[in-house]
Amino acid sequence: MNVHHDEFSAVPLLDIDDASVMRGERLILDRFSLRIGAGEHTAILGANGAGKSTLVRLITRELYPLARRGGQAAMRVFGRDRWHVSDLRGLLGIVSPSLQHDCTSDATLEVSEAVLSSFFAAQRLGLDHRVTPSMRERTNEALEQAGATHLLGRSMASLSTGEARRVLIARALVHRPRALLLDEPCAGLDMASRRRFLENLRGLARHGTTLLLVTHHVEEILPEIQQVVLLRDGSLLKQGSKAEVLTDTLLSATFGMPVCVERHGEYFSAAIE
Ligand SMILES: Nc1ncnc2c1ncn2[C@@H]1O[C@H](COP(=O)(O)OP(=O)(O)OP(=O)(O)O)[C@@H](O)[C@H]1O
Repeated sequence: MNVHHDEFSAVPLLDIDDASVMRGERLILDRFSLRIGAGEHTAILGANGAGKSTLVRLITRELYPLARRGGQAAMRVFGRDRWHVSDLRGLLGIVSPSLQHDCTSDATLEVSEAVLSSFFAAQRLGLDHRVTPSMRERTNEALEQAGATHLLGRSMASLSTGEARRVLIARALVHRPRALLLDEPCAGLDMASRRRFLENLRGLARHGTTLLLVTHHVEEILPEIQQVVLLRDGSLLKQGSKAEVLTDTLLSATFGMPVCVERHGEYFSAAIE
């Protein structure tokens, strides 16, 4: 199947309708609904154990919702309930801690190979993978977009957390996806690296890549992100604009402690009272 990106420009990025997801013996998402429209940069915020990773895995098709009575699809990504995972990756790039772990634990994996192998939905290049000049061009372009050109030639295992994260963003960007799903993208970054990284993401957002940012931290909600979703105990606590959602009351309910939210220019912060 060829995926033509224009076909997906107007359909909702995500439409989850009454989905329930089990992990092991436990029901983690219980009749969960969430709709994210086309082009809506969104932060998904929740405490440890709120169900963020479960939601990410539902979106990336590593987990499936329980079958519903009547058999109707409980979730659609870009308007479809069925996807070949490799086609979906072309529209929705993923950057996750597990991908970073896999790429950085391979001692001989070099930066350009980590990006190029994405064209073959592989983790490294194999003998049967034919790399074309246009793939190399796209790789260089994506590394530049992600601010990672200077890392070419290095092994993934030798990179700092922040450097490796940039290469993984490039790996997701080679497909020129409509959207990026970023699961805890700032984990392990110091505050200056975090700000530089976030500014880089802002550039991507301004150039038309929709960002779905999953995080514990209010500080990571970029100015371009206008919509926030709060998760608590596997349920959607609130979805709305930053003004509606980033309040002391709602964040206290999200984290189960009295939290005070402050605005700093275009960014926010939160602290326990
Ligand atoms: N394989 C599993 N079997 C049983 N329960 C699980 C499994 N994986 C996760 N859970 C439970 O599901 C709930 C949600 O976990 P999830 O990892 O989605 O939360 P999270 O919001 O991503 O948390 P964190 O911020 O700590 O990563 C937690 O209570 C967790 O213990």
